Amino acid sequence: MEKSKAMKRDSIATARLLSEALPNIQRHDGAIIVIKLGGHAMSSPEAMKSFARDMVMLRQCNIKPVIVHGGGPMINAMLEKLEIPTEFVNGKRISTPETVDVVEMVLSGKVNKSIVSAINGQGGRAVGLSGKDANLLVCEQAAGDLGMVGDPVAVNAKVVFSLIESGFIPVIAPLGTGKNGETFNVNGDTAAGAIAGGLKANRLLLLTDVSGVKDADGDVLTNLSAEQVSDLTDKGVISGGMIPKTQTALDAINDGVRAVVIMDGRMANACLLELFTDYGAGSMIRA
Ligand SMILES: Nc1ncnc2c1ncn2[C@@H]1O[C@H](COP(=O)(O)OP(=O)(O)O)[C@@H](O)[C@H]1O
Ligand SMILES: CC(=O)N[C@@H](CCC(=O)OP(=O)(O)O)C(=O)O
Repeated sequence: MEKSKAMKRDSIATARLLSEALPNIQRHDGAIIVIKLGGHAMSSPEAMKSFARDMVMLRQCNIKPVIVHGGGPMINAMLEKLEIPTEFVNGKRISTPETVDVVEMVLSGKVNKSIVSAINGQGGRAVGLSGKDANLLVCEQAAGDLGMVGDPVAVNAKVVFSLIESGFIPVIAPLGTGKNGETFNVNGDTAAGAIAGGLKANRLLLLTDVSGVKDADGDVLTNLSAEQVSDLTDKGVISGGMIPKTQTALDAINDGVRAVVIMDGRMANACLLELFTDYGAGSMIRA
């Protein structure tokens, strides 16, 4: 008796929550949302399952997710196994041709396919590709001595639009192609920003392993301006892997993306929380 009462109470609460989400679901109707899934945010099978369910739920609500993933920790593990040393400069991996081979193997292989399988396992229709497919991301060599790290100079988004329009969820590995057919290693955040700009996405969500961009006291800044980003970067408060994220956010806004959110992807239902509730997760940078 007690059990059925509790069940009824829970069901009523669930129905009310679903109903309360309606205005937000309507607000995002038909929107293209680019979601960068960082390697650190894919740390557990539970986090992957929750992420995959969120993607299928979004698509079910006529919101069009496009996933661009990272996989830094998985690349590190493989490089270590192969005894290939590796180093980062301002959040970007110095990439010899040998390193790029490993990056491509790990990202386009295991990492990409595990996301595709997780989504399809929840009833979605995900298709995996990399920035090399259909010349999606054409790159030039990035400045500095980073080797085969690419900066996107052109985005051929047609293949992504085709997949979206056919009801698929694109899952994109951050590799790029050079004008002479070279393969470039592209930082996942940079790739997500370029693709979001190329699609003129409504939103870009950068999912990572911290609750947002923190100030010098360690407090998360819920709203962030371009001035704050440059000030915090100059002071070294924004450092390492957060540098490509904040830079990507500013570039994406300049390219026509309406809002970028940097948030914790390890939280259960992180994307639903951000899009379907009035609770703003993480740090938002707006146009
Ligand atoms: N000001 C800051 N606020 C929050 N995180 C920061 C900041 N500066 C540097 N970081 C670091 O950036 C990391 C996120 O970048 P990264 O490790 O590349 O993540 P991902 O693998 O998700 O792309 C955080 O775990 C944190 O250590
Ligand atoms: C140039 C560069 O740094 N490329 C990244 C690509 C993967 C990535 O960005 O992974 P996360 O999102 O998990 O950090 C790398 O080699 O690690």
